[in-house]
Amino acid sequence: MRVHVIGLGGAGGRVVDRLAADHDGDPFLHGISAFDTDMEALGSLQSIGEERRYRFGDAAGGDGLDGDLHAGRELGEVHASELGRALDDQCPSLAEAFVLVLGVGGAAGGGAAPALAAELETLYDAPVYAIAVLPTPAESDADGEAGPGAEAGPAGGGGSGRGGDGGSTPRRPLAEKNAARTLGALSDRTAAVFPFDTDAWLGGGETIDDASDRLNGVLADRIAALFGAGEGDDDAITPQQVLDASDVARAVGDAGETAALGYATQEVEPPETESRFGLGLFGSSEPEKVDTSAAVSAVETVIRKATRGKNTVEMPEGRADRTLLVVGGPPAWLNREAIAEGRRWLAEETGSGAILSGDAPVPGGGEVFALVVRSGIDEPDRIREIRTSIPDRAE
Ligand SMILES: Nc1nc2c(ncn2[C@@H]2O[C@H](COP(=O)(O)OP(=O)(O)OP(=O)(O)O)[C@@H](O)[C@H]2O)c(=O)[nH]1
Repeated sequence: MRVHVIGLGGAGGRVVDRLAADHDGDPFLHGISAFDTDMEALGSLQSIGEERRYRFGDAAGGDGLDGDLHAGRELGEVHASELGRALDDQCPSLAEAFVLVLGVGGAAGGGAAPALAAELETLYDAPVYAIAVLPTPAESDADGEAGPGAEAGPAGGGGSGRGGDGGSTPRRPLAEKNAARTLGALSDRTAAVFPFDTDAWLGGGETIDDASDRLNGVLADRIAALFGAGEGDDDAITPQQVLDASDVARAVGDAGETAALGYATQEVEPPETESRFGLGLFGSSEPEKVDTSAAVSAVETVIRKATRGKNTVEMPEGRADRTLLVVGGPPAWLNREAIAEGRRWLAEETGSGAILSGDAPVPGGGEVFALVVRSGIDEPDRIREIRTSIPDRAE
């Protein structure tokens, strides 16, 4: 499907910058933009062209908002239609969905995203999804696991929003509360929210600053796997089960539910000559170029790892109302029986009444991958922890 991806604030800008570095020119990436109040943060992006970066909110004087979500919300309301217009030169009406990416512990991204989501929903008939990067508990920890490089300001300093010397985690005392408020607002105003549990992805002792390249790479890979699934480069290879925007919309839902993304890859030998019929997909009589048991094993392994391995957010029991499975890779490796079997296994594993699936042939690719999207999941522990950080959301 064709999406317009918008990075808001420091974290959002850096994640979409990584997406541009890895996927610019891919057909699914119909549009890409980075919006921030912070000139320096926008200026440090490397892969998004100048014309796709937009600084808003003159009232912030070109700086970050130091975690002041109240100010962020005000700027978001005032500038929502201006931000909507800043997409116009990339033909937003042709996008089949909008994807907002932001760090919900901050103020610039968290303030603007709900208002922009509402604006886009009014202007276009396409769903708006949010990728919500969660803060780590250490960022707002009063005891300050932040370390010596942390800044004392309310949000760990504007700028890039990250630590200074020493690569320490910045102190953002309001990060949890900001996250609770912004997650609530996004759930009200978007079709679905995909939280990314930063803390769960950090190694022991690692800070966001140390790990941001890797974290942003993980996010970019998953965004590309989900939205790129139905948009191959080579139209000579047609997937057996084409995945389109309405399949994703059906699987993910439209009521602001929480959704999780699991993803796994396995390197495989590309078949010597790529057959356009693929081994399992069409039951071709072409000579087999891939050992069937190796193909079955690769498909089974990636589906299990994408399901039971580390997801963007851990969910209790792994159950979901709806599940979407995408299996991709060189066509000869996409064994049809193994995919059908994986789908049955996944239905039992998640208890989902509805499992949608699609395949994503990648001619000449060097890996098989599986993406598992679960929506309508039980509330993840980390989300409950964040929600209960403000009394009015504690139930
Ligand atoms: N994955 C990832 N998370 C980040 C990165 N930088 C910051 N974060 C997280 O995102 C949160 C918000 O930071 P920013 O996006 O810089 O904040 P902002 O929206 O620009 O808002 P202000 O700095 O308050 O103006 C932080 O609390 C971190 O949890 C990054 O490069 N990658």
